[in-house]
Amino acid sequence: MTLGETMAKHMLCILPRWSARVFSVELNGASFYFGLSEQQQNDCGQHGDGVPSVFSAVDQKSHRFYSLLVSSMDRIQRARFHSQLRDKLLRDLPTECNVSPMCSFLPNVQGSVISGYLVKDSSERGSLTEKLLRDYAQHDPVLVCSYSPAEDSQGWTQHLWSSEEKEYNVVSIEEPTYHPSTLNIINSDVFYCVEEASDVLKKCGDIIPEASSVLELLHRHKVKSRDKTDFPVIVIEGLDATGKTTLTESLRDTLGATLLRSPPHCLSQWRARFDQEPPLIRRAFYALGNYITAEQIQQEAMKAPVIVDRFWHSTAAYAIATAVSGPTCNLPEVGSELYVWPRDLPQPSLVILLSLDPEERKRRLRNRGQGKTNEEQELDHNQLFRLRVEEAYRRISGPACVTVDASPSADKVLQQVLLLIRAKCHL
Ligand SMILES: Nc1ncnc2c1ncn2[C@@H]1O[C@H](COP(=O)(O)OP(=O)(O)OP(=O)(O)O)[C@@H](O)[C@H]1O
Ligand SMILES: Nc1nc2c(ncn2[C@H]2C[C@H](O)[C@@H](COP(=O)(O)OP(=O)(O)O)O2)c(=O)[nH]1
Repeated sequence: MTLGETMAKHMLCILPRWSARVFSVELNGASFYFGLSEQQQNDCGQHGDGVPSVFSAVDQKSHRFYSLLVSSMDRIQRARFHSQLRDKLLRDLPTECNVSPMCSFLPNVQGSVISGYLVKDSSERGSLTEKLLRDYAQHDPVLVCSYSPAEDSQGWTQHLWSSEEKEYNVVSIEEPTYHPSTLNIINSDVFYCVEEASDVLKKCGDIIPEASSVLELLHRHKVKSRDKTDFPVIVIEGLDATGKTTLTESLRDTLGATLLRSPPHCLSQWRARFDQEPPLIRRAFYALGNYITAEQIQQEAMKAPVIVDRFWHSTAAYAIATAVSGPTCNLPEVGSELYVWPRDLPQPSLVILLSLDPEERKRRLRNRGQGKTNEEQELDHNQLFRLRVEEAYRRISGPACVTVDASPSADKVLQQVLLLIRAKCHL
């Protein structure tokens, strides 16, 4: 029995423990799976909060209800619900329960992913688990969970259940061209135009008051022209502690340049607030930061060369590397549209990517003694994530990064970068 079948078997034996029946619903050709308890099957109708309660899933009506469930929550609600649900499950379920992310998807169809969780209950208190999940189902949308193989399993199989027989047959599908985690990136993890990112923050106004302040600042810093600037714009990219701050400040002094950064200083007061939000909202915040920085670049590059500490490469690389799980082979392939610079964001003259041996980077982080962002902590203990970030940086086009070894002394790195700037930007 493949890992997939083992998991599905577990799923079956778990789901009926809290749900009398397991259903698959065909929605736009994708198979979505969920289980409902006897009581839940009788519950229908809308909650006061506009979120449909869990419903019976045996007749045609439920299919409409199910699709209503998916569409009734706008993506802001769904993103926040999804990030809060995991914490609630981990808080309230018996400790023996394992909660792992699961998703349903239309193979190779952008935007088709529905994220949910698989609850594996190995406790002897199935009734407690069942009661908790029923309670959730009364107040929150049903836990959507389907089966997709763990990262290291061989092959992709989806299991179709027929609720009557409670049997399942393995329906093998050819391995999707795109890893499901790459299907929801466009304008959800990475934003390719200012309107899409603004739209997310506009919808957050009632739950995140700071969103209106960010939009107000964006309005005041609209990128006016796409004309070529009189002076070059050089972006310095790289993981934390690769030496960006040291290098950008030396370049500013050596070239008499203006030093900018993204997110811009005017957003610093709200950054920690948005870092707490789910990826959809957080990435929209960073995306808008790039557009505000872009307007400042346009202004300053009419007067002097401009050095920028992080810009769109950081935003896209961290977002893609966070959205995609597993090894770098799961990343969108080289040349994918996901790596293409936004058409409405002015491009810099040169992007330098500082690369550094992981151990040296950790040494510099330690010596610096500053705290680390969650992502940097993730980079530390999750080598796969670090490799995905570094590879995503390298795959971004328009302009592509020029990699510079940041291990020599600060002065040698500066000299190396000055040579590159003079060659590429004729400074
Ligand atoms: N070329 C270098 N050789 C040795 N040490 C360096 C070099 N460049 C920077 N450092 C030291 O490494 C530490 C991190 O440098 P710096 O703060 O410039 O990195 P950074 O990329 O800006 O980090 P962050 O992105 O977190 O701000 C600092 O203590 C700095 O003095
Ligand atoms: N600047 C920037 N940082 C981002 C973005 N998306 C994620 N991050 C993460 C990467 C790092 O962990 C951290 C960078 O914070 P920062 O203060 O810009 O880094 P630093 O260069 O000052 O160390 O935030 C992003 O879009 N821009």
